[in-house]
Amino acid sequence: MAADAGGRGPGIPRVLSIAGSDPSGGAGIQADLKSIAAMGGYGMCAITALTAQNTRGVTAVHTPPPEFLAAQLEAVGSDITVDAVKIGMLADTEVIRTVGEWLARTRPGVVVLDPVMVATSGDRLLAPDAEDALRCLLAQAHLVTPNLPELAALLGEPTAASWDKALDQGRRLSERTGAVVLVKGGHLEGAACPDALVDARVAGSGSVVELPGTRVDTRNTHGTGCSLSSALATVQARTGDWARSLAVVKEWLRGALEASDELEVGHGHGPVHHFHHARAAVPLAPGEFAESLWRDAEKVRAEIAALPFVSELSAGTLSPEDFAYYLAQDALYLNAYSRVLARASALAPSEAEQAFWAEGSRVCLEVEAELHRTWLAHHPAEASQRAMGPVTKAYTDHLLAVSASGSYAVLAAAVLPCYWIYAEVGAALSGRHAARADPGDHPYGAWIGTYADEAFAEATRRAVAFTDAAGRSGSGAERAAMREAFGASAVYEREFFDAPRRFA
Ligand SMILES: Nc1ncnc2c1ncn2[C@@H]1O[C@H](COP(=O)(O)OP(=O)(O)O)[C@@H](O)[C@H]1O
Ligand SMILES: Cc1ncc(COP(=O)(O)OP(=O)(O)O)c(N)n1
Repeated sequence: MAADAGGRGPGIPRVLSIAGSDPSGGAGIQADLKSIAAMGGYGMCAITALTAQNTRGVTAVHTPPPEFLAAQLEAVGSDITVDAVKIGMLADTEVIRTVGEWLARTRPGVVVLDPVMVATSGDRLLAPDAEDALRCLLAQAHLVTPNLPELAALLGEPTAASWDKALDQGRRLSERTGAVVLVKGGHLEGAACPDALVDARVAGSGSVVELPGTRVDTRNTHGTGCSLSSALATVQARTGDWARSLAVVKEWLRGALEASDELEVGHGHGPVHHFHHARAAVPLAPGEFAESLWRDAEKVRAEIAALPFVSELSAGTLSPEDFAYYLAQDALYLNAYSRVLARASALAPSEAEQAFWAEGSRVCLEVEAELHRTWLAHHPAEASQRAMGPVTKAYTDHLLAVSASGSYAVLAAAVLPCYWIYAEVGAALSGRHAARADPGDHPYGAWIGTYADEAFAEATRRAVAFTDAAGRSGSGAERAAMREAFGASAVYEREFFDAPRRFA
């Protein structure tokens, strides 16, 4: 291939992906088209193979006749100027031969070859007898982007166990092929996730340009190699400088990995969020974010409504021991919750929010004291038993951990279920109680009456509104963290109501 892959300047690069299809949209041509668009290019694709796969793995591969691939390449190439090509899954020898012939004829200015062999799931995407043909094709690329197992397989060696050994393998592959090799750190162990461009044609230390990176803690890495290589082809068509292109793309990919939780796609290794950097086309309406949190917790809320604790409390058949356990744990919980609300007040971005959470914190202590003065005074044994039960401990540890993380928005989401779910349970209980023919006889009637407190209902509405506003103005990554914190607290609410049955 030509020694250097030049850039065409500020126009919109027309980038052709020659790759396989992933119907789940995370890898293959689907990832390539998103990445090319995310980098400001115009994406096209010639499909080498169709896979049936999702975030858990590949279940089938169909490779159309090579003549059909040749027809796709001819259709694109005969009409459209191709500024850059990204090559991904090639399936078998015939496909490789077809692509090789087309490259030799058209000689595109930028060719990035991602030598896809085996998916992360362990499924083969290249026939074992096609590896030699793939080795030969590498010489027709400007940049080759193997992951560590692919790099080793291309050299016929074991996978490098250290970064230095990987760089050495990259240098030897570059020597053999004449292409620049991007050595990728995605498969390394540990917190570091570097990448390095290795060009054996350059003498001395300039032959390795390393970009350090830290590992994003996520399992959503499906299609990172596809996304990286197609994004690099796109940016390179504009800059003509691999090191500059890699710096831009690595930063973007990091953001895509960080925001990947927002997508909630699949149950295995999910895709990255290719458009994390683009602002939402339709901004969230007031209330919309909070409603989505509420909807996400629908199953847990239904489970709470169906708990024996709730129905027995409502019917008055709850054992006094279970009730006393609940009250004692509630008192302990409220004390910790008060501190967490005080932290929300300290982090709050406005005086209104600061005052709101501070007042919530004060009220918690007041309710805790009231519990001891009234209900727990009738259960001195429970009241004197000050140890936190396992659920109370886990719930308050979760809240304290979120409060230590320093994000006001995430903390607001974490404390919200205690308002919102409690208010929902209270409304159901007090509604049922008020409808009874003999509400006066109920052993827990006075307690249930406290649920109907209008001041608490109003505080809940304000807590919902503040959390919603924090979510709407936050980043995508922040909203994902808020969802996680809200969901975890909702589960702890369920466990808290169920704890008397398990631990009293
Ligand atoms: N958890 C992660 N955090 C940050 N970057 C990552 C992570 N996983 C992969 N990458 C980056 O994604 C790109 C693809 O890397 P890699 O996973 O090694 O390739 P492949 O997807 O082909 O197996 C590289 O730039 C690598 O540094
Ligand atoms: C159709 C298709 N092409 C390539 C891959 C491999 O994707 P890659 O980005 O190398 O990484 P994983 O998805 O395997 O993590 C694929 N799965 N499907």
